[in-house]
Amino acid sequence: MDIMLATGNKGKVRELQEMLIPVKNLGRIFFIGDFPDYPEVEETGSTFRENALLKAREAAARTGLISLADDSGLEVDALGGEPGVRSARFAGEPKDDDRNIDRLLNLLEGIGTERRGARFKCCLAIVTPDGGEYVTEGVCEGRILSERMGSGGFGYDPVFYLEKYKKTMAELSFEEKNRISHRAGAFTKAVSVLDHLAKQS
Ligand SMILES: O=c1[nH]c(=O)c2ncn([C@@H]3O[C@H](COP(=O)(O)OP(=O)(O)OP(=O)(O)O)[C@@H](O)[C@H]3O)c2[nH]1
Ligand SMILES: [Mg+2]
Repeated sequence: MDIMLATGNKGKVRELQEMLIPVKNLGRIFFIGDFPDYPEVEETGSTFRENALLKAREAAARTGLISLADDSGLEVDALGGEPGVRSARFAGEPKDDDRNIDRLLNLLEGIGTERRGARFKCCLAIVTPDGGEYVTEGVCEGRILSERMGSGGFGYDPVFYLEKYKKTMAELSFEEKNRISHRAGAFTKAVSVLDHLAKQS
């Protein structure tokens, strides 16, 4: 079974590719770069679920392949759940991880440790060319530090601290992040869907 990974985010591509390795009967993985003039899908939904479905539906319609899209982001308690679905563009256009972190740290300046709770959420949508739709979700709880630590991962990883590991997400190894992240949580639930689709194809 071939599959289309419908994301323009290189960090996500690396992580999802790694997670796909153990999936049985997987054929070729296609990427946005394999399709010239692939459009940037406007994320007009108000939830991760809606946006993940928008991206996966567009990919399935364009490529005729079983398509997997990820919509994810960071929810910060002290900001009422922001940046949420706006995580990628929190500091405006063009999207920029470094400026997003600067904006987040500025907004949280002076806020104490106990009020810096946050979580990463990930919605994975799998859409088949004949209209089948499957969505899974993963969550990872943590808190926002007041400075960056570590250089792994992407996005807000350098300021996202995991109490249990006493490390930021950017200080975990690639393998560790891929075992415990919100994306890993959503992906684990999607494996049975992929196995089921592979058997049908
Ligand atoms: O530190 C992080 N570690 C992660 O593991 C992670 N996952 C998501 N995010 C943030 O949320 C945005 C997603 O927005 P998003 O789902 O629209 O993706 P995107 O626009 O980057 O690519 P695409 O998949 O839409 O093409 C990203 O840009 C990041 O800012 C993360 N930050
Ligand atoms: Mg996006």
